Amino acid sequence: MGSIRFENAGKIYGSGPGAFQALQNVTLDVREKEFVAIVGPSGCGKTTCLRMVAGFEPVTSGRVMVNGQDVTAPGPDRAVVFQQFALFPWKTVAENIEFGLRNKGLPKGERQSLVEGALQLMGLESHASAYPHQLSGGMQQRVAIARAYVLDPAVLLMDEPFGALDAQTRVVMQEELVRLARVQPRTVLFITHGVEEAVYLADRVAIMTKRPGRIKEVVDVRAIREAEKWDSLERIEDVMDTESFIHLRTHIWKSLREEKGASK
Ligand SMILES: Nc1ncnc2c1ncn2[C@@H]1O[C@H](COP(=O)(O)OP(=O)(O)OP(=O)(O)O)[C@@H](O)[C@H]1O
Repeated sequence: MGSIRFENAGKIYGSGPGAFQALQNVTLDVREKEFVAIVGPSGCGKTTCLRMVAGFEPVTSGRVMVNGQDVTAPGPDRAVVFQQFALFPWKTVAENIEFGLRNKGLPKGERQSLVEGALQLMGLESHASAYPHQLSGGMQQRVAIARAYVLDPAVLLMDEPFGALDAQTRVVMQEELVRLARVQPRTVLFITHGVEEAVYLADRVAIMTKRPGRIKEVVDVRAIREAEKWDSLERIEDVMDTESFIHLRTHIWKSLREEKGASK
């Protein structure tokens, strides 16, 4: 199980004369095992959307639901991967991945085999005993993703997870995440500034308006990805070279540019 529903969700920060409307009537459905990316102008409320699903921020109008239940607080059914890697510096890679499983109360044997599986899945086997400071940024983010995946949450919330990586590492991580998403599909809500990243990774891309944010348009990438057989292309640059990719990317760029123009 893993669905997310925004139903006319609104968010006002603060109250009285200083009140600030960040979101207005956000409506969006993320279906079970679907990967949805949200793009939008800076400050339109993307992170606020994710934080509401995570249970870090309450909605001030409308509803946000996970598996049909209103979100009222953070919970083990939702795992969050942030831009900053947020690993425990005093724990090894394996211990970092194991941490959430301990909280879940799983017995040691089961924890170990899950951690081994996660290390293998993310190509981290030879770094199991390393500490975060001994790893590159890309490796650290791999650990953060492995840690979230191993918990098998109903939904995975990712806020610019590759935003702090250099361009080359970012590409490698995008390819890895696509591979992972195909091998072990999960319900993912992914926030990004990168239009190309969104088109490459997501089944659907939700475009937001400028502040106060609403969903302006939802673009179905999956139908085109499947029709055009992007998954048969190994490298991101080959996918990005296809006419169908360029067409979608340009469409989303134009839509975002309209929003930027509207704020002048
Ligand atoms: N805790 C808060 N209190 C008051 N205002 C806030 C708070 N958090 C966010 N905001 C404001 O709400 C708006 C939306 O913020 P949010 O971070 O959700 O946007 P975003 O689309 O993710 O931004 P960016 O693209 O720049 O990362 C911004 O104008 C921000 O300043």
